[in-house]
Amino acid sequence: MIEYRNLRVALLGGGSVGAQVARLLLEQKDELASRVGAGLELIGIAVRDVDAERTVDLPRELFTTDAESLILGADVVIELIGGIEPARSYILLAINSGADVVTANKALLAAHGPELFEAADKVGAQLNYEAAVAGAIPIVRPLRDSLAGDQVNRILGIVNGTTNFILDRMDTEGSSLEEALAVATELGYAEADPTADIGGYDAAQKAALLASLAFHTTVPLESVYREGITKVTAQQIESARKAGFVIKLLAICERLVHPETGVEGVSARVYPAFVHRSHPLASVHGANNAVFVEAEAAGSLMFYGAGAGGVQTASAVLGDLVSLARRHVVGGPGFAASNHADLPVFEIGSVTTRYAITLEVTDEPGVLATIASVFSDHGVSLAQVEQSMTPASTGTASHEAVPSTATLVIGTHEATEAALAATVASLAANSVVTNVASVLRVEGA
Ligand SMILES: NC(=O)C1=CN([C@@H]2O[C@H](COP(=O)(O)OP(=O)(O)OC[C@H]3O[C@@H](n4cnc5c(N)ncnc54)[C@H](O)[C@@H]3O)[C@@H](O)[C@H]2O)C=CC1
Ligand SMILES: N[C@@H](CC=O)C(=O)O
Ligand code: NA
Repeated sequence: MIEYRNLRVALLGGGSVGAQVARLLLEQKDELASRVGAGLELIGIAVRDVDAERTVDLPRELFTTDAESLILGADVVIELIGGIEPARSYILLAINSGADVVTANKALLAAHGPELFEAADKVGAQLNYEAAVAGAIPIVRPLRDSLAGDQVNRILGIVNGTTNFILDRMDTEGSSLEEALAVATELGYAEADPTADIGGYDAAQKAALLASLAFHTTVPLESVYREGITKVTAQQIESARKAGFVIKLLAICERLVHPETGVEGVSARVYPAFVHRSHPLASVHGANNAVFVEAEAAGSLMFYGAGAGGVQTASAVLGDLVSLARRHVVGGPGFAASNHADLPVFEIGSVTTRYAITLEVTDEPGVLATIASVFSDHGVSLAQVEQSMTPASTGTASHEAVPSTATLVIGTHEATEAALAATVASLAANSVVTNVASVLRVEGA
């Protein structure tokens, strides 16, 4: 087997996202090396202040204020500084010195994407940016790769975690915008200047990136219509609630035919809007995001998950890193199938889940206690019991009375399939049980 040399990874920024990327790179070193086919060696973390207090404990010797030297010694540069400069110059330096780049910087890409992509194309460098839109949710690469053969007609989504967190708190807890923003900032969701979030600028940057990717055209940031949430009042939220709606900051990108000229084009816009409580977007709480994509052949697709947060966003950054590192190592895409973990695959008997069991039982005193003891004998605990009567039948040709039966629907707590199977066998053999009508697993909670 060919041994590839370690790839030198330079990290620019050690804040909410950067610190988590560094931690995971160090903690998951061996696993990541197996996925890439070469080690990923974190050679340094460029920050503004090496002595700043950090939420993650990282080796102090990794920190430097000399970003340029770090970049020049790297095979891959991860930019997690944010903002336009010096991030733009650092990325250009990385590309022009032969490194591949991962960034989460939507502000930069929305303003200078064409320049950076062109610079990368020119030298054959890779520039990945999954974390720049909707945090941990895979949406950039699905649009860029998976949907590359389809025609996307519309994107509708919540793409800013901070404002969703704020609107949700205003709706569910009656918080003020300021109080909720302070919490979002504390949790690492907000941008360094949170005006970017509450003013809708961050969502507009993401809309520009999504529309450009989806429609294969350059959608300049200036052409994205933008309204933030600063004018959303508690009273508007209250009236929305009374009418059966919630207010969400939406990003909408769509193909349109101009109503006057008939010319085909696209639109990208961001504004707070009423969303009916029955719509799936109304159930997107906290800093989560959700993006609906409507494509010609695929139909409607939904992407949902954490839109902000250091560790969640770090997942998208590492995904980009592994993907480009693999290409860097072997000059091709990742593994079509990956089997280095070589894990045992367990039989269903070892699986733990919850169950709903419907029993028909004789309707006589003490039945419930008998049934409950069968469960407890097998270590399966009951969460819920519902009972309904089955009307007594008026019997046989000889007019004998047939005892009435009761139907019990029993919900269990978590139990292994093996314990459940043994319980069901005992129930079936018990004289008070006339029929085990059904056994279904309870999932999804
Ligand atoms: N926090 C989040 O939930 C998400 C953030 N992002 C993006 O990720 C990037 C990083 O965000 P955060 O980690 O939240 O930011 P942050 O403000 O927590 O961290 C920024 C880091 O960059 C360093 N830095 C700033 N200017 C520097 C300079 N001139 N030279 C060297 N280092 C410098 C700081 O020392 C700090 O370590 C931004 O582009 C942001 O938009 C993307 C998705 C989610
Ligand atoms: N501030 C952003 C971070 C992720 O992009 C947000 O709240 O969505
Ligand atoms: Na993403």
